[in-house]
Amino acid sequence: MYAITKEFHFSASHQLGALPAGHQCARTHGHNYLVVLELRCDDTELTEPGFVRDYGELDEFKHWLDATFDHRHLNDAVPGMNPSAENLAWWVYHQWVERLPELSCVRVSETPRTWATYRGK
Ligand SMILES: Nc1nc2c(c(=O)[nH]1)N=C([C@H](O)[C@H](O)COP(=O)(O)OP(=O)(O)OP(=O)(O)O)CN2
Ligand SMILES: [Zn+2]
Repeated sequence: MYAITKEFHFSASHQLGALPAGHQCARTHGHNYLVVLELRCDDTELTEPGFVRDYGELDEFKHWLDATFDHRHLNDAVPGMNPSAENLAWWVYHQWVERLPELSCVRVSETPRTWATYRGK
């Protein structure tokens, strides 16, 4: 099994619902988010150059991430979803797994010490 990862970033605001009264994250606030995609393939599935997939082919994801999330309010960017890091990782995975069939995992960081991971396979 091979795995590659590539990191992307965006800045956005959000407000989390369903939290106890007075929770700091119920207020509108912002983060410099990091998003990591992990793509996997079996030992026999590397492409001719020896890639799981060319990192450069992930430029389309970068453009989508910027257009969808960068300098936006995440509650508006994905209506109906409470924009926790976990929910964002799940949502991004399901938006992209058809276009990137090797996609195995999406990780989202809101702060230098926190990561949420959604593993699809
Ligand atoms: N499991 C999750 N917990 C929290 C999430 C989340 O998405 N998933 N999100 C938040 C807030 O949006 C924000 O990320 C605050 O994180 P937190 O680490 O609690 O805040 P601080 O940076 O202020 O941490 P300190 O350790 O107090 O410095 C909250 N929880
Ligand atoms: Zn937050």
